Amino acid sequence: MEASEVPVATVTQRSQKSVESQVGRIYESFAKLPPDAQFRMLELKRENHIDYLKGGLRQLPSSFCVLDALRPWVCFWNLHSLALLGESVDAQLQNNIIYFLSLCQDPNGGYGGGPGQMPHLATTYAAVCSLVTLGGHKALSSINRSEMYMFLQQMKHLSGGFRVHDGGEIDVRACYAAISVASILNILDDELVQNVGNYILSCQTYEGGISAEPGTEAHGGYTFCGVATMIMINQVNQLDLPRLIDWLVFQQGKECGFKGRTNKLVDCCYSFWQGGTFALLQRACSTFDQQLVIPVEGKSFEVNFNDIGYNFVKRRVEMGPLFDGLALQLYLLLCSQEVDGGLKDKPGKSRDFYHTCYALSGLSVSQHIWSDDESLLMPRAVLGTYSNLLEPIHPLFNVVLERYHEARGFFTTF
Ligand SMILES: CC(C)=CCC/C(C)=C/CC/C(C)=C/COP(=O)(O)OP(=O)(O)O
Ligand SMILES: [Zn+2]
Repeated sequence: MEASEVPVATVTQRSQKSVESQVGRIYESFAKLPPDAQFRMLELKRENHIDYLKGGLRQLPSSFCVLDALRPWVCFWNLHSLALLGESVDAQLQNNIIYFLSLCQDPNGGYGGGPGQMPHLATTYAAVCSLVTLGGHKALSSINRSEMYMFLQQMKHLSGGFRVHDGGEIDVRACYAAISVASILNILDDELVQNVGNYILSCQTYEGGISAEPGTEAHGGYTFCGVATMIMINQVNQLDLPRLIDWLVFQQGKECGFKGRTNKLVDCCYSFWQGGTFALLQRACSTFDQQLVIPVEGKSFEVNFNDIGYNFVKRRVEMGPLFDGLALQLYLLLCSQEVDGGLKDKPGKSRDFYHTCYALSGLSVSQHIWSDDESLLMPRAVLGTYSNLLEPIHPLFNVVLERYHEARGFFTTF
């Protein structure tokens, strides 16, 4: 081989090596510590996270002006993280948030990224989930459901998908936001559901994961959105689930955390986008009694859907459970956690509210066993001290389970 033909590592390969060695060093030094020091390192620094999150709901420095179109998201990331930690906010702050979100609500339905901004489906999802997380009559009754329905109808596109905003792009995230909001608010009907399943199916790629829109690359965020939407409209078994699960299991790498797509880097937010998809599938599979015919090496055999969570994937990839929940917790606690509060994408990055929210959501998912029968929902395995255990979520909406039930009760009564 000529010198000029020697393969050169790509930028991504070099970044991957660097992340692997940083994470590897963290695990190696942890392994050398005595057991009591290891135990301390694995502690979730609850109080520091709570201080960090509450601070973000009160006053943000001027550098946060870049989040000006995402302000309901800041409410959701922080309120949901606090709820996962079993912490609530005082009455004055609750009132301020309800008032602020009412300013973001468009008179014709939906929520914009800030007062007076055009309504957008993503900020609508964030605002509704913030109000569900706050709970109580004042928060829940502040949502204008009849105008919301009109807004969702206006965002519906002939393809079956939804636009994120008037004149905006059509994608799987918009479908999820529309269907999940309609489902929580109890305004989901056949008109909103029409053809959305076909739109999502058109986004499942050759790899098995789901992409943002037809013809693009499978990605964890969109896979979560696509699977959750298909479950909410009772069409999840139309997806190629064996291929989807294959793709999903290979997104957890030697760094112990998940990546969002093939050949990209580990990032703690995928603990929820990918980990939450496993929870969705396990939960959905526990409700199916039909048989699924799966071709393996040219032969077909019947597998009970209930087996998908454990036996089917174990047979195919010999990994045991669908993903390694303890390894994921190790990544989150040792590589993502800032001891002063907040969680970050990966070592070398800074903490932020988005990553704190999705790292904690993923931590909760990996600590629990998923079943449609909520009496069977229980802690599965908690790494470190038992005080690390977080509240369980409803994996379809990513809101704390008990808050979801309160809202569901409210919107079926009023
Ligand atoms: C409800 C709602 C609106 C949900 C959105 C779900 C969603 C699409 C999440 C993914 C967001 C994300 C971190 C993209 C990063 O892509 P990247 O290309 O920067 O990162 P990568 O290299 O890790 O792929
Ligand atoms: Zn991320």
